[in-house]
Amino acid sequence: FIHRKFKALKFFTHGPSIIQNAFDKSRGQPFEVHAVDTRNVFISSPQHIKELQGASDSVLSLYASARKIIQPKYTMQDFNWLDFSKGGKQGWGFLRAVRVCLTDNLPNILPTLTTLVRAEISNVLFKHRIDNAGANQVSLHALVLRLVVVSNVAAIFGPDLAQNQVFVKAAQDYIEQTIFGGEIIRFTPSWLVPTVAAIIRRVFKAQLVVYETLLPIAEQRLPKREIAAEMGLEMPKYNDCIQWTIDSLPRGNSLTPRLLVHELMGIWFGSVHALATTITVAIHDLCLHPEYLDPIRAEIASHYSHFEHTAHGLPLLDSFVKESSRLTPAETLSTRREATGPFTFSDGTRLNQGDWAVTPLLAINKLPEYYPQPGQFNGFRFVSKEVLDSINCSHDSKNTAVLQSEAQQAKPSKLTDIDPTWLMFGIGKQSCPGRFYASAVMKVIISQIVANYDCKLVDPRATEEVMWVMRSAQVPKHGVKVVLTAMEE
Ligand code: HEM
Repeated sequence: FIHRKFKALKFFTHGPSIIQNAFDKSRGQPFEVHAVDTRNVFISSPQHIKELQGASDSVLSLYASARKIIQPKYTMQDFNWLDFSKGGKQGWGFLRAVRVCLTDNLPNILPTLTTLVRAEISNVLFKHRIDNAGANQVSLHALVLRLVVVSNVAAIFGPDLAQNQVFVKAAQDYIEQTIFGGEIIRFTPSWLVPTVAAIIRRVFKAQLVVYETLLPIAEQRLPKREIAAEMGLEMPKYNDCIQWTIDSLPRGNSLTPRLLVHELMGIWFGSVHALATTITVAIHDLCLHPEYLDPIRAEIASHYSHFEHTAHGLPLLDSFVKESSRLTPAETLSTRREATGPFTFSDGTRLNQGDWAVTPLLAINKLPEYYPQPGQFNGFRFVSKEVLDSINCSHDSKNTAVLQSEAQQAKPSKLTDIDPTWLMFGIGKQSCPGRFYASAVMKVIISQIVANYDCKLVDPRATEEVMWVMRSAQVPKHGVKVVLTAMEE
């Protein structure tokens, strides 16, 4: 018993290596890994993944596992996720807002995000130099996190709130406080939870700032929808997820302003960290593999404008980010589903109530049958042959030839494509609805850094060495610094 408890505690700091070792031993068969409060049953074969995908949320529940991570009762003012697990109508609005409206509106918002990101990079570098007596080394992850937070505030809550510094800071702190608060609750014995939760609520104030800023906006916009519908009037147009969530509600839906704000806080919670980690890791990898810079810069110079107005294109950058996150993903497991009762896969693998069915994302990403030369970083492995043949590293034909001879995938693919071999964004009907936005924002932020700055790591080290681990997640260390030098126009 003590040995098992010790191993479960070790998962907190060594999750990725524990999963990889267990995967290697299991040779493709299901295996279990215990965390402090969960038994994780890992499945990886296409057949098992199909069965997981086919199970309804009332049997294998994404929301139940999300509840365990976030502990919304204590960290989100008792946000009632139960309605979602019953397929309730509240969740419908926000999923459509993110999956359909945000994706469809990318061509409208990407030019604004480009301007915002470019200005924010200059602001951060300027402020950093003033605060640090001219020092020009900045934390890469802190810079990227800031750019992601500002972009996401604009896309989810509207560009006006992206200018509200108190709100932007609270929105960022809210996520960290929720993760931290959730972890404290998960480690607390159940009889002590109410006391600890009361302390957490008193100390972690960011959720209140976010909630109290958003509530008046929801109170103002929700009734307008009803009035406009009754009178046959056109609604004022806002390009943000607040409005799209309202617009996506079925007629007569009685969503209250309070619930609307909670749904928005739910979207917000999932929108920042994986995105910031993916971008940080990609820029880190670009610094370590400068041979890719020339063709990526050339692609940005000739195709960014098309991308910005269509949200499509930049295949070289897309492939580079995909390769970077294949080898160093923000999360090393995917598709968390909590069993709401006993569940048995077709081969007899059994979950008890409360167990999680999960997939070993990173271990799958390193399978040689899915990825030729899986340990090698081949930045352009996912592009089509035509795109690969078109690259041209100016002044360095040898580099062009080397990049063109790298091992390729049998079929080209995009970062946002989903199948049992690529689970970064989950799979099936509950796959990430924000992935098209996420992929576009990655391209905005990386392009604005790479095209306008020369970026050098102060202490170049392998990417996996500059990550710290929390359970199965990998987070870039804040101490990793870069020097950004503006390039001549
Ligand atoms: C690199 C960035 C991101 C990664 C790796 C990621 C990954 C994921 C994964 C793995 C899931 C669960 C799918 C499953 O278990 O099958 C998920 C769900 C979700 N993601 Fe993302 N995500 C990212 C960015 C975003 C962004 C930017 C947004 C919002 C704009 C977002 C909104 C959501 C939402 C709302 C869900 C829940 C879906 C549901 O309720 O069915 N994600 N994401």
